Formats: sequence, structure tokens, C-alpha cells
Amino acid sequence: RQSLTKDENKRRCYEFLNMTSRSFAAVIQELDDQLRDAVCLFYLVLRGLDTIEDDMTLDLDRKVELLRSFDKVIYEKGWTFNESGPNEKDRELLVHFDVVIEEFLKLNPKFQQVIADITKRMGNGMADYATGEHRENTSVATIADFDLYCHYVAGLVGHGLSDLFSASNLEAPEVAANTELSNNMGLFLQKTNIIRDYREDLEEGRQFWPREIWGDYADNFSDFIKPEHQDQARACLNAMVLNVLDLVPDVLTYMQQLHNQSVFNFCAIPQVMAIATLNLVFNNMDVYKRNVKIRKGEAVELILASTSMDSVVSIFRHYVHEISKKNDARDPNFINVSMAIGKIEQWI
Ligand SMILES: O=C(O)CO[C@@H](C(=O)O)[C@@H](OCCCCCc1ccc2ccccc2c1)C(=O)NCCCCCc1ccc2ccccc2c1
Ligand SMILES: [Mg+2]
Ligand SMILES: [Mg+2]
Repeated sequence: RQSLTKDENKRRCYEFLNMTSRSFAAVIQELDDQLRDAVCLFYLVLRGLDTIEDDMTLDLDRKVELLRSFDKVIYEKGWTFNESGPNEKDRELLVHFDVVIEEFLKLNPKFQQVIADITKRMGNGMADYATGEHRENTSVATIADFDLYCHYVAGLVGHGLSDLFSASNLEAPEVAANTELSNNMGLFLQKTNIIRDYREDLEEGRQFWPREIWGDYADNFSDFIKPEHQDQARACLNAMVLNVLDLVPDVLTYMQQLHNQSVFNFCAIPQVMAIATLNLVFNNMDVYKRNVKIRKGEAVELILASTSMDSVVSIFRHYVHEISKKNDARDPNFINVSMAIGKIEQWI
């Protein structure tokens, strides 16, 4: 019985991974043996935490209590959570979270330590944000607030992953040492998603675009879906893309350090998807109507081509050139976008 349960638990964890992530499950499962289980559990622990953060039906005090104590929860054998709202997309993960905890407690303690540390910092960051002065519609005021929020929910993942890569000896200690680069690996992904998710978040009463950017183009965040605001909406969208383009040199510099093939693929594929998505959303008014996604065929081509630094650099060069072709001289940020592209083209 015991041996069956051991393998059964691990199998169920990978089932939860595939159930809760379209974009990361495949690349996590391709990682070398020394890292695969640790990264899978790192994902499941943080997805559990994020499911609590995303749940707008939870009482705020209850949410904050859970967010700030999640780094202790992951050591509580048998812990499960049944209070998620009925429509929470990953509520099932929390209902069976005891399975994740069982597997987490079997990890090498050096991996457990990394995961617990990031969980504590992310949980407290999410709680600080949820109780901050803008909590009425979870809005973000300044670009510094935007960078801080994305640091909490994604930059810290980059830190933790780099620590796991170095702890597994599959990558050099320097990869974990440069926290600015690993932070920006997370920001590039999270900020791109926040731009793409404008409409979905608006409908769920969430605003992650910083007022310091959109405030130059409208009085209300929801103005951008109105016909009479389309020119301002287009300009605001491109200003948001400009903010993310500045991260490209750090993303490429980070990936250039990697030597393990499975680690490189794991890091490169999400970043390549993100630059393709950033090109898709640039100057694209559909963002204000629906959740735009790159075509399945394009995604497959990108995955197959993301196995070497040279091919990743040429993919970035291609999409940055596509963006420059759409950069319109009448756009208020035309010059700034041209300069950001120029800076990237120096790098590549
Ligand atoms: O609810 C959703 O489905 C989306 O939630 C978003 C939100 O609520 O903002 C938001 O939730 C963020 C909080 C939970 C983070 C969960 C996570 C994600 C990817 C991982 C990859 C490997 C290991 C652990 C990971 C942990 C979300 O999932 N955003 C997607 C972008 C996050 C990128 C994280 C990240 C950072 C650096 C990386 C470096 C290399 C490879 C993958 C990387 C992945
Ligand atoms: Mg989420
Ligand atoms: Mg979230």
C-alpha cells in the first residue's frame, strides 16, 4: 500500500500541474531529474497561494490571514481548503492540497527552504497589496507600485527558480546571484500578461495597469472600451508595451548565462511566447474587446525554435522588428518606442 501511495501522490501532483497550467506544465515536465519535482512543487505551492489571492469572494481578513501564513501551511500534513468561491478556476488544487504538502515534505530540504522563503515573501507582498490604500478596485497607482506588485507575484518566482537552478548544480551560482536579471525574467512575463488581460481583469473588477501610465490618456480605466476614446486607448496600449520593452535586454542577458539544455528550454519558451504576445498586443485594439492569443501554429513553431540562444535572439529580433513596423509617427510615444527598439537592437 505505502509504495503505491508514494507514486500515486506524485502522479496526482503532475495531474494538478497539467490541470492548472497551460503554459508551464510541458516545460516543467521536460526539466532534468534533479530539478523536475522541485520546480513542479514550487509551481503548485505558488498556484495554491495565487488561487487565494485571486479569489474576490473571500473575506479580506480571511484572505490576508491565509496569504501571510501559507509558508507555514505547506508544512501542515493533511491541510486542505474548501472555502474558495465556486467559480475559482483552481479551487480543486486547494481542496486536495494535502497531496501537494505530502510531496513537498519529501523534497531535499535545500529545495524546501527556497520554496518556503519565496512563498513567505510572495504571500506577504500579496497581502500588503490587497490591504493597501488602493484596495477598492485593486488598482495600481505609480509605475513603482506596478514594478513592486509584479516583483511580488512574478519577480520572486524568477529569484526562486534561479536559486533552485544553482542549488541543483545544473547552473552556476552566478545565475542566482544576479537577482535583478531573474526579477526581470518574471516581470517580462507578468507585465505582458497584464496588458493582454485588460478586458478580463476589467470585467472582474481588477486593474493592474498603473494610473501613472493610463492617467495620461483617460480619466477612468474603463474609458478605453468606449468608441469616443479609441485614439487615446491605442496610445495608452502602446505606452504599456513600451514599459515592457525596456526589460528585453535583461531577459536576453539572463538566458545567455544558462548552460543546461533543459533549463534553457524551460526559461526560453515562456519568454519567446511573451515577446510574440507583446508584438500581438502592440497597436492592437482587440485587446480592449477580448483576450487575444497567438495562434496555436505560431506557438508550436516558437517552441520548436527555442532551443538555442542564437535562435531565441533571432526570434526576439523578428518580433521587435514587427513592432517597429507598426510604430506610427502619429503615436505620442513614437520616439520613445523607436529608442527602446534601438536599445534592444544594439543588444541583438
Ligand atoms: O491565475 C493564473 O492562472 C495566472 O495568475 C497570474 C496572476 O494571478 O497574476 C500570475 O500568478 C502569479 C503568482 C503565482 C506564480 C505562479 C508561478 C508561475 C509560473 C511558474 C513557473 C515555474 C515555477 C513556478 C511558477 C510559479 C501568473 O501565473 N502569471 C504568469 C507569469 C508568472 C511568471 C513566473 C515566472 C517567473 C520567472 C520565470 C523564469 C523562467 C521560467 C519561468 C518563469 C516564470
Ligand atoms: Mg492568478
Ligand atoms: Mg494573482
